[in-house]
Amino acid sequence: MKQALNLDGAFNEVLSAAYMEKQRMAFHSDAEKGLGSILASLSLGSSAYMHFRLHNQYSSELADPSRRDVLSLFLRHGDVVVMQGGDVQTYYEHTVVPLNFRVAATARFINSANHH
Ligand SMILES: O=C(O)CCC(=O)C(=O)O
Repeated sequence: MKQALNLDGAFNEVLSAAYMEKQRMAFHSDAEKGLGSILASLSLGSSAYMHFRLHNQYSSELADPSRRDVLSLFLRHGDVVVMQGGDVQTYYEHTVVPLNFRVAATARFINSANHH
């Protein structure tokens, strides 16, 4: 993935997630301490929807909550989603809703100085 994206040295870990039928990943941000600001996630198996929405604290003035939704992607087997830049995690959260059995492999950079 590093070579395909021309991101030499950007990743040092792969986190995998397996979704059984009817499982999904709830809205969250990948903003843990020590996590690098670029993530690349490979989709395998069943297709999935990935939705991004504004964090509540940045959208309190929006009268209609559905206006927090900003982006929906349809991910197919072999697709790679790249999230780059800390602001993506600061201002937005995302959820993944697979249609059936699915595996995701997410390449990340973990700064070991933050591991105790
Ligand atoms: O299942 C995916 O494609 C991505 C999973 C995810 O949201 C994450 O690893 O933060």
